Amino acid sequence: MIEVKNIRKSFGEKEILKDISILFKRGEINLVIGASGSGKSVLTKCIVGLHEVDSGTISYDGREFTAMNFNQRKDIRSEIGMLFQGGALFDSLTVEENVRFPLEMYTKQSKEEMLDRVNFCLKRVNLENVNNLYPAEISGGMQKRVGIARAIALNPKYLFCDEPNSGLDPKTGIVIDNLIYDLTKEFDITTICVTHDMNSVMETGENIVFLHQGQKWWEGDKKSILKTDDEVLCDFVYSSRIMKKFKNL
Ligand SMILES: Nc1ncnc2c1ncn2[C@@H]1O[C@H](COP(=O)(O)OP(=O)(O)OP(=O)(O)O)[C@@H](O)[C@H]1O
Repeated sequence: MIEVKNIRKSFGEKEILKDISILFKRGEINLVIGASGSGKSVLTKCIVGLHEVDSGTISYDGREFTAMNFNQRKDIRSEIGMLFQGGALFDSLTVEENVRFPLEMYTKQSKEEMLDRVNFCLKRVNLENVNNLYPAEISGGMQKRVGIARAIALNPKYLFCDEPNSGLDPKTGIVIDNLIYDLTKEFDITTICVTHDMNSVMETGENIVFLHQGQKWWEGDKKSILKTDDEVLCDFVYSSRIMKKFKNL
């Protein structure tokens, strides 16, 4: 689990994160939702240490990350898998080389061990016989799967996903959501997903945190989000006309 306690973050005079406390549970998908500019990216960047917080603490299974120096943080970083928006694969590397990349960075495994692990991860995301293809030669959905295979290559305890469905059709998006869900359960990962996508919320929303103007405005699960009377949250959830009609049925 990852525990964020009373964190604050400002850029200049502007306070972006306003006293946020959240418990991200292990073995569950924890969704962070909110309108553009609400502070989702700044929050996740603080959690992984790309931004320093001004105050408050962040702990990974009881290990206080905010109190650690750069070297101490390396151990925790090696336990984190990241799935970036758009996949962020290296275009000049093959699928196999992309998935092998973190193994080369962080382990001393032999070539054979790395190949075994790469093949295991690719198989786990239902990709076979694509090792030697380049990202440009596979579909967007397949690229996401390669991104997921790379994110789980080091057997992470923590998985961060930034808009995992962006650029995918709704059906492929749900396949990706379900894959992340299954991996979270199978390997008991603390998964944090930043998303705008209400399909994802309804598919995998076990723990949902809604940020509004830098504050934790609401938290709950997918059942309670549909029943909420909170005006700000309703405005986000039922932002499209069709969703508004659905709410009024
Ligand atoms: N490095 C930075 N320096 C100054 N201001 C920043 C910086 N990064 C983010 N901000 C500001 O922080 C606020 C929150 O931005 P953030 O990127 O966290 O929003 P978000 O909720 O992730 O939005 P989106 O859904 O559009 O990605 C915005 O007003 C943004 O301009």
